[in-house]
Amino acid sequence: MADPAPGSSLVHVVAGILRDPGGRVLVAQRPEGKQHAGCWEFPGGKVEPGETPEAALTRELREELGIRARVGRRRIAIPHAPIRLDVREIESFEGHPRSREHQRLRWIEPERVDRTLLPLADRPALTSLCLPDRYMITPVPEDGRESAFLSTIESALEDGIGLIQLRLPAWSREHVAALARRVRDLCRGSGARILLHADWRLAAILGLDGVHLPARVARALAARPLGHGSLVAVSCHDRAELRHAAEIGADFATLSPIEATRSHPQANALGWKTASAWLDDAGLPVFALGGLGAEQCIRALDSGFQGIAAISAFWRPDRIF
Ligand SMILES: Nc1nc2c([nH]c(=O)n2[C@H]2C[C@H](O)[C@@H](COP(=O)(O)OP(=O)(O)OP(=O)(O)O)O2)c(=O)[nH]1
Ligand SMILES: [Mg+2]
Repeated sequence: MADPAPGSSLVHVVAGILRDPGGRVLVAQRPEGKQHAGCWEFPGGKVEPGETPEAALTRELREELGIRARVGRRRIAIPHAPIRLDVREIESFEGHPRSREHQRLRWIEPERVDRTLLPLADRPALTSLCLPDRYMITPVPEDGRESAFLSTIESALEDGIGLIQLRLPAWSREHVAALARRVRDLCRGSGARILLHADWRLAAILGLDGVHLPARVARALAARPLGHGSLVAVSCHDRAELRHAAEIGADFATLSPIEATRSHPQANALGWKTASAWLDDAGLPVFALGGLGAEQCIRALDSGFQGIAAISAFWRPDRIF
């Protein structure tokens, strides 16, 4: 049986991400007398009956900021009763945003926003703004090939990869720790973030940026195992796993396999349509994973994903300069 339309009983609220040329985003402080007064939010408001979300957001941005905005793709949708927050990229706008409803406005780098000043519904949207659209997962190096492995990591960092999962599932803890330290030092040098597969305790001991939990590990947890100073990601394969990832407060998820993949030939591909429908009520940023090439990133973004996660699309050991 088909799932009911996600969020159908929730009030549909649209909010816009406006950016300045320096990559800062616009946040507004909700004025006295309104719900969540004092909280910082992304400008927007409720969709009126009969209005499309795009028309509603264009109207709200005209009323609240006096600008003419072109509404772009959805970045993330977050069901958070009684609302469903539908966060859209603003492709461009005319006019200079100014406060028309007594709200304070501020342009700020997403990384500098204090998440505790945002309403709960906005926090996954902030996380999404702080994550890149490419997530590289490492293959397991063959014995004695660690230096070639580290050079490939360096090439990926030069290519602008900013988020990496070190995945060494069958290795001993000591062996993982030794390689993880070296990968960590490379990542630190270029400002990229490194997550360790499964072992969050070791990730914390080594000062890595967080952990990526396999589905079976996440299933056994009732809350995220690391604080908000670290990233917690979860591998998901269906709607129930996505829901659980959001419930334990994970920062983001991967959803796989989107397409048929050689590495997991036994798994049935979800397909873009099904996967993208699940994002309507996922409530956290989700990377598309499984059988994807780097050129499918645009399709992933247009389908509501954070971007794509992959091994082979980003791992280029034989790169010739
Ligand atoms: N605009 C906006 N509203 C948000 C965000 N996060 C969040 O929880 N909300 C909540 C606050 C409100 O309960 C609801 C949207 O209300 P709103 O006051 O902006 O609606 P509106 O512009 O249509 O104004 P109003 O006429 O109802 O006062 O969604 C956000 O980032 N932007
Ligand atoms: Mg509003």
